[in-house]
Amino acid sequence: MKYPDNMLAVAALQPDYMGFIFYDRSPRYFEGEMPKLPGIKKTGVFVKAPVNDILVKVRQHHLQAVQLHGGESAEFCRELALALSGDTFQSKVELIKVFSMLDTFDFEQLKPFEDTADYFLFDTKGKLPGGNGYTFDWRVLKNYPSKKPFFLSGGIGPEEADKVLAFLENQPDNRGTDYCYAIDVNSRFEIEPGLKNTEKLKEFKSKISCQHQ
Ligand SMILES: O=C(O)c1ccccc1N[C@@H]1O[C@H](COP(=O)(O)O)[C@@H](O)[C@H]1O
Repeated sequence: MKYPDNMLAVAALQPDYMGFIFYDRSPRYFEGEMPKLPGIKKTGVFVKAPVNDILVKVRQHHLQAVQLHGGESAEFCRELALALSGDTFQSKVELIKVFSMLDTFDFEQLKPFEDTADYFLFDTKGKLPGGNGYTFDWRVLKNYPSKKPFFLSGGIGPEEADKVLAFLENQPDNRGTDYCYAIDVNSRFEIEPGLKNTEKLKEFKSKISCQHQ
């Protein structure tokens, strides 16, 4: 999100999380003030930012989640998790670790992050660190070996509603949706970078929430 009025309009749809890109090469780069967004976890999205820069943004905007979108190492995550667990923050700050997916993925890569990440997020590998706007083959996640809940991301647009529902209904081993914890949408719901189409979001959310309980 980039524009306060648009944030408030989207907040009325009661998403669980709202993302703010703190990566200055993105057209969605966020620099302003955030309005109060009660009940929504404000999430800072970072690409290879130093720990201290992340801490400054967390304090400044009272972020409740940090999304690491730049291939950050396990050692970096450990250092950041330690810093975020200090008692100087208003509430717990969740750590979401992003992995870029193609049609195959070596799930061994998740292991070093099991102890520090609260959630994994699977995005599509592309030219940009994120916001590429196209999906990966979600069948790769049939082999998901972890018990950690994950965000499904990468190019999910209004046309993907049925596919998302099918994905949620067909988790392997009848595990239900315990592991797919959230659906993350971005560029495919935009009028321009950072400006979300609330009507399309509303329709998508109601389609997914009604049909999937
Ligand atoms: O959107 C961006 O500009 C961006 C820049 C740098 C890192 C992440 C970014 N976006 C995140 O990418 C995923 C997927 O987005 P999309 O649906 O493919 O557009 C999402 O988490 C965005 O927050």
